[in-house]
Amino acid sequence: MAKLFRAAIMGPPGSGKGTISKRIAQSFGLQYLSSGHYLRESIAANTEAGVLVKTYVEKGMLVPDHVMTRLMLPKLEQLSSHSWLLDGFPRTLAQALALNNLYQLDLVISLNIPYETLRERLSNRWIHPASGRVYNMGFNPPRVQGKDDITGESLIQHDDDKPEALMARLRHYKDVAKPVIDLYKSQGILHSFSGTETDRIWPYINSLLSTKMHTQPLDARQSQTP
Ligand SMILES: Nc1nc2c(ncn2[C@@H]2O[C@H](COP(=O)(O)OP(=O)(O)O)[C@@H](O)[C@H]2O)c(=O)[nH]1
Ligand SMILES: Nc1ncnc2c1ncn2[C@@H]1O[C@H](COP(=O)(O)OP(=O)(O)O)[C@@H](O)[C@H]1O
Repeated sequence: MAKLFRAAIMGPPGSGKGTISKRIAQSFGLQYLSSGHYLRESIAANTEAGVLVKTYVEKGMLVPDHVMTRLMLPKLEQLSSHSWLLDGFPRTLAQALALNNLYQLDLVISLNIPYETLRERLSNRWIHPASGRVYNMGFNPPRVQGKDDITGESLIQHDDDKPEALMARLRHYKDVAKPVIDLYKSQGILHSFSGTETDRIWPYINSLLSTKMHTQPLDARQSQTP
């Protein structure tokens, strides 16, 4: 039976969740599911769920828990034979408890990045809306300024990445994330990383995952399959 591994990554906006998740997915073959990306995709496709969540996402408000779990849990069910990594979900305690009823996570990564670093990064973050590809004018610039590397389409900036909105988002993130972080700490699966550079944090995460993914006892692996 294939070894299944379930992980989540948490951290404030701009902390590098997407950047690190991409590296994890590439290095360890986990399926990557980003709630923000999934929501934006649903909005763009004008699905029933997309219409429902649009008003919240546009205002930078959290989508209600029951809507979020109704969207994400079936998506995870489709991936039930895969190892996966969640980014942006669970975001609240209610979401974490709903997830916990179905899956026991093996590992949660929490990123602690100083405010000034977040501000700097987000003011330089540019996005290709259709694919969710993320660029940074200093760290990983596109080959042609303002254009997506693959499609050549124009890049945009999220309104809520602008400095005025950032402080409020960060404060809100901390209030909502604290009980989730406490829950995972109490389960002994939380691993926190602090720093200002993704490239310096990455080797620690890489080595943690190498260890954890190869030392899971078989019984534990089987009990995670719903
Ligand atoms: N300068 C710099 N930018 C980074 C670093 N790591 C990530 N970024 C950029 O910072 C922005 C936020 O990263 P992202 O992965 O989107 O963060 P998320 O909001 O937590 O998913 C993006 O534009 C990244 O390209 C880093 O170590 N240094
Ligand atoms: N787990 C979640 N619960 C509620 N709303 C969510 C969740 N994940 C994403 N969203 C919504 O999608 C938007 C974009 O999410 P995301 O891409 O993770 O950006 P950020 O980390 O910058 O908030 C959020 O502002 C929120 O409206």
